[in-house]
Amino acid sequence: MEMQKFKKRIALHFNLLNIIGNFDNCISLSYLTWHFDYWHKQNVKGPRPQLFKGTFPKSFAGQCSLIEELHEIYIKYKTCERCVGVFSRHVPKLFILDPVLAAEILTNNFTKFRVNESSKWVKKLVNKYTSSRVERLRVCSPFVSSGEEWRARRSDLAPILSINRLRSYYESMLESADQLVCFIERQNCTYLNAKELANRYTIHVMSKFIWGIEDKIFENIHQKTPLHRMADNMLEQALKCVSSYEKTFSWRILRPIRFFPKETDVFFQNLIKMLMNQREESPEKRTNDVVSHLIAIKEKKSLNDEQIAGNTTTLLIDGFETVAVVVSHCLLLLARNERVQTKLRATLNENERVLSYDELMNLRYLDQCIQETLRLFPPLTTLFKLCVESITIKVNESGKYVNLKAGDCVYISSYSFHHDANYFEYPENFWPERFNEELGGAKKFREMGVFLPFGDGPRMCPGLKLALSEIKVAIFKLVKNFIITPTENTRKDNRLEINSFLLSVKDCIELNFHKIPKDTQTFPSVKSLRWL
Ligand code: HEM
Repeated sequence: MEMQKFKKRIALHFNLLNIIGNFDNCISLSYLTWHFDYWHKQNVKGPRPQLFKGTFPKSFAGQCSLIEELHEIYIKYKTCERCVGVFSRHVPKLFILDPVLAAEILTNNFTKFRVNESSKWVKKLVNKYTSSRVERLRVCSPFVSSGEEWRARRSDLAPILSINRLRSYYESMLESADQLVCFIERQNCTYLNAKELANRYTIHVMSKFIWGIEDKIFENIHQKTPLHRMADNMLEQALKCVSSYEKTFSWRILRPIRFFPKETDVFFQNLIKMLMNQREESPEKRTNDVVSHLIAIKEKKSLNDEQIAGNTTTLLIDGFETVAVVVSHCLLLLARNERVQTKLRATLNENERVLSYDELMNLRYLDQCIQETLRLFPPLTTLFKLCVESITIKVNESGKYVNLKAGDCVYISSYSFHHDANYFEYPENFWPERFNEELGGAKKFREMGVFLPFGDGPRMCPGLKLALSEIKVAIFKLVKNFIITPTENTRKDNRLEINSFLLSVKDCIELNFHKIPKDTQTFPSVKSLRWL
């Protein structure tokens, strides 16, 4: 009897699942039929969408990354169209191909595109569903906020990321890079994973910068500190959340995924509570870190503890992986390119004395190498902007227009502009000299709207100077101390990782670091290397 009851229950359960499944498919199918002629009806060209796969069948099937497929569309249409209609599964998006139009969206028409698409899905996780799913810390990031909230969060960050503050942290960054150098020397390995090394360095820098904590990240290569683990967990979860957003409509409603795991929210809130108590009890422990600054402005800006913790996680999540990705790609490109590495080392050794912050920031060839890395591998490849007020956009030169309505989403792919041979000769080559001051430098490409590693307009990355400072300090120290070469496993091409939150070359970046002994450092002078 009991068994029969059990079987009935199971059957009912499966029927329900089937109904939900069919319901899900019906909703998805109706969605497809509603939307597939969305752009066509408005005179906008674009690739034909496929059921469930939208206009990205190859990345749907795991054959390549979304950005590679988006770039194929860019190359196919860019000569005739200023924008094309694409479909992320069933959702229509307008893909901008003309840099002038992209610049208008990011700057002149910013008020009409002032919201990032990501704010839409973070809101979904905050509102209606069960209170246990409510995310508290992620909503404090300007990246996902809008309106007055966005303005307030950005203005909290501005003094934290000011140039004077960065100057005062220069010594501390140099010290982190020195520890990285010692860490590499201590490893008796023939090769090391550059990405893993860069992650340790950026977490070390950021933990001092944000919380005033000297993290023991360089003690053991086989172990992660709690901060390191939390940062990794946040990124892993963020990737899951982003991919879940692309899933079917009802799946998203039934199983919304948090952007940050709950345990990391709890960890960082407890950390802030502990530091605040410590500093209240012994004011002499107040240092120049971000937490001290936030405590100082707490009353004036009416910040609650959650917003303070939120600001600190924003800095960590936006600041550590992005910078680590650039440092590791720069090392990869230098390892593959002996000419550039030798020339860079020679320019770094022109000065015997210790360089000041401003001198290091103004080293031209170092800057060119980093700009060229950001061009080839911009960590955030695509900007996703939501249209919030209707606007008419010229589609092509034959006089066709499209009316965008509030809620329409546009894609701007900095990756595609960066890899377009019309703007960057031999775009797949690593050639830092293209950013020579005499040729107009990075400014020329930024003004053309084709160089956007940090975005553009009022939402442009506020961490730009911090990022460049961290990257320059790390590359400076590593290139001065090591000759960096590829191993037999190092990728020779720039094939991209499919499932990565930020743009990354496929597989790990395995490199050899050969220590340059201090007493035998006989570098050729830059003048003798003019042929380079
Ligand atoms: C090489 C490293 C970095 C790159 C390539 C980068 C790139 C970007 C890009 C492309 C955006 C979007 C801009 C837009 O929507 O127009 C952005 C936004 C942002 N970045 Fe960065 N970033 C980097 C490092 C940092 C660092 C170190 C921080 C802070 C510690 C930071 C904090 C932010 C914040 C808070 C936003 C949101 C700004 C807003 O929506 O108003 N980033 N970043």
